[in-house]
Amino acid sequence: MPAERADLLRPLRTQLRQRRRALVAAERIDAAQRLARHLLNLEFAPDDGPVAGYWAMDGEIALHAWQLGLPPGCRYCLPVLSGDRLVFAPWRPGDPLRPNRFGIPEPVVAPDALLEADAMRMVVMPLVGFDDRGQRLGMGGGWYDRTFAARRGVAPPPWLVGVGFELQRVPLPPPAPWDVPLDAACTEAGVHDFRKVER
Ligand SMILES: Nc1nc2c(c(=O)[nH]1)N(C=O)[C@@H](CNc1ccc(C(=O)N[C@@H](CCC(=O)O)C(=O)O)cc1)CN2
Ligand SMILES: Nc1ncnc2c1ncn2[C@@H]1O[C@H](COP(=O)(O)OP(=O)(O)OP(=O)(O)O)[C@@H](O)[C@H]1O
Repeated sequence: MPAERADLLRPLRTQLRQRRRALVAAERIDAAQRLARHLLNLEFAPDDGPVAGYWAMDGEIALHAWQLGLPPGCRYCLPVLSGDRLVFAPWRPGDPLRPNRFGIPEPVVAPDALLEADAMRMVVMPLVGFDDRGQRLGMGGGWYDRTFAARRGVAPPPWLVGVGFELQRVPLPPPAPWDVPLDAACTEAGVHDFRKVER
């Protein structure tokens, strides 16, 4: 009997999360700065409008260098858990934060300040792993897949860009029906453009 997909992915997630946590400070700082350059130079990087990042945890590559380098017309947002999906809240350094149920900081904002997923111009998503065809492996909660289900087989915006360290690029088993493919992945090593891949 073939192993369940979940049984294959569980040890892979564990291994990839260990790999990203094992990087030392100097490597992370350098990688985050290189990543920012690649993100800011993307062909489809927006000049204005809301863009989504995340609050790095568990060894995830940091986004502060990207956030600081964004064009003045762009509004940096962080994900906020809402039911079984993510919505997004504009956030600047110094604005209040509160931990969500996973212990990840979320902006404290009035409900009318929250932005829906389809309002984002570009979304930078944390990767546990990714492959050469633009398939993404996340923490396993399905949050990004549920939130951006409307992008399956549908053109951007929002542009979906996965980010991580190059050591997170690995072969992945075939995608699940709900997996939302990436338009690109960026790492310290450069851009992996998936816009033309066959899938
Ligand atoms: N920085 C960051 N923010 C993010 C995500 C992410 O992967 N990284 N998410 C991406 O989806 C969403 C939150 N989803 C998450 C899903 C699982 C876990 C997690 O830590 N799971 C633990 C078990 C924790 C628990 O149940 O309390 C684990 O698997 O070890 C965290 C966030 C939105 N915000
Ligand atoms: N569009 C969807 N409709 C219903 N369930 C979904 C959908 N997308 C994801 N899921 C659920 O989410 C669970 C986790 O999916 P998956 O293993 O692909 O997570 P992931 O993409 O790695 O995690 P994340 O998006 O949180 O980073 C799946 O078991 C599935 O039941």
